[in-house]
Amino acid sequence: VYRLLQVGRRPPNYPPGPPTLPIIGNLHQIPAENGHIQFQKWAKEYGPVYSLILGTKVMIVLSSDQAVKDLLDKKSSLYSSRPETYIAQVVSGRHVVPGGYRVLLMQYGDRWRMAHRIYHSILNIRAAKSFVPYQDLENKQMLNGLLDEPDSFIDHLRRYSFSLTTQMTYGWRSDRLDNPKLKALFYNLHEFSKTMGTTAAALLDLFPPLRYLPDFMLPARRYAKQLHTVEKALHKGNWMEVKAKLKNGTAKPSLCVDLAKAQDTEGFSDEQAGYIAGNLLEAGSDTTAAQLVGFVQAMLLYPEVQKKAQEEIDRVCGDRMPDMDDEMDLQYIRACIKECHRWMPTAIMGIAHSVIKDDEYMGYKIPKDSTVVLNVWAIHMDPQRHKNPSEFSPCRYLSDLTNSIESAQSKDPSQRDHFLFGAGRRICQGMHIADRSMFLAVSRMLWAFRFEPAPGHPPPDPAALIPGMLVQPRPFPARIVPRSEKHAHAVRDHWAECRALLDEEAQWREIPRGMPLSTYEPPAAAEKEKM
Ligand code: HEM
Repeated sequence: VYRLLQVGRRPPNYPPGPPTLPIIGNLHQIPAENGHIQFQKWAKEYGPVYSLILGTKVMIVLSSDQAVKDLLDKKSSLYSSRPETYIAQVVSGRHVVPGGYRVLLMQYGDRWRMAHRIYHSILNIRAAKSFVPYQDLENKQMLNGLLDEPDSFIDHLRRYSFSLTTQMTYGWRSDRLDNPKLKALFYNLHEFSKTMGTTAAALLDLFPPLRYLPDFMLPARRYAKQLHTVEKALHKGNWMEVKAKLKNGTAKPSLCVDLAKAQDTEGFSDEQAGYIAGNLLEAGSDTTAAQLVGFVQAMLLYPEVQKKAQEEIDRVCGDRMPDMDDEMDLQYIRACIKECHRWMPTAIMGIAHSVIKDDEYMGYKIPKDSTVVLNVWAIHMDPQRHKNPSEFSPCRYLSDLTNSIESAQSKDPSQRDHFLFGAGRRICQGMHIADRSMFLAVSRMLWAFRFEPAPGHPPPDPAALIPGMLVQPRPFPARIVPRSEKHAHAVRDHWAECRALLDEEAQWREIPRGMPLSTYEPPAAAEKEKM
């Protein structure tokens, strides 16, 4: 009974936090939606490092740039695991693979390192640069879509990032958003996120004895198992299809080329290979699209920013559509992108890390296996870091010439632009790709179109978000019109030129020159032995 009564209590040497109740600790204070607002309030009250006691588990929340640097970056060998999530990892394949198949939620260890190395082969800076022709073509289809169906702008932004990622992952374009394979995959993913977010899932994480209950008493677990079966089949199916094409020599360059090499040398199942590929698709597509929806919202709410941005583009590019070579001459556009990432971050509370050993910080104990949250929103909205933080003001970044990775590596954390991409060893590997996709989209959309609030509708509310681990603005109407007939013609002409490069199935007739066929290096023999 004594031990049970200790559950939910905060030991005195832990970081401070809101008062707890026996057994549940702070569980009753975690809001079901818009958690970032409450987490920001607690940061103001309890400081840069605070703790929440959630039943049997501890959550440490880092709400200052310095704390993120000191722990997630400098002690990354301790802080790069992920918390155990029963529904996402244990139910989804832990009986086969420790920690489950999902790379994004995988615990730190050899299997994660292997996936990380395979991703690196396609996401490193050299490989990333060679994907610009893919980004260019998808971008031009997106601009043409905005011309034809401006009301469906969110769909066009999503297709843009999906199609880029399906090419990088599997080698095929996705020229339509209603591609049934993609629809099934994303339906399943959203259902899974929902199931992960249920109270039943939280209780199973926090009170492990409940896991002994039979399935009929745990409908959330039963449903998660069904979803996992469907998902595994989808991921494996997509992988097997490319694997067969690799064998008969018809596959296009993609992550799967390296994945097949890695499978030969490192020996893992087709299920795991399917997840490594499928997880890249999930990591790379919705995220970029969410940031672009945030950008459109900012343009409706801050017309003076839009005007300034267009003046810069007109000055530098005139009648010609911007391209990647213009990047360093369009500093205001670069600043707009950084400001979008700060002002409307889709990973609004990061993706939780976990610490693998007891540690100490600022005189407090950080216990082993704590969930460690990067409180992105509180840091982005800290008036000490950013004056008038709720205002969208690209001027804050006018003298910041870094790209995302350079900024993330700043020695002085107060100089880091934002924390959208996370920190430490789990930091986003797709930053080089995301930077380019964002630059092409933002500069060209502003070059070609005017963005205005839809007549008869109130301006969108930036606080209205679609909830989840990754948030984005709730859909809002917008009026998107070409800036002139000349701009509209140019958009059509560019897309017509691109279409000539595609076959009747809207796939590339010939792969653009310089695509990375394979850069994967098998691990050194000693390292392999450990695996
Ligand atoms: C603006 C767009 C993007 C955002 C906001 C974003 C955000 C994130 C975040 C927050 C993380 C986890 C960081 C952490 O744990 O501290 C992450 C990891 C990752 N992202 Fe991105 N990402 C974006 C684009 C991309 C793209 C385009 C790709 C690839 C095509 C990609 C691939 C990955 C991968 C492979 C990981 C590592 C997963 C792991 O080690 O657990 N991301 N991203």
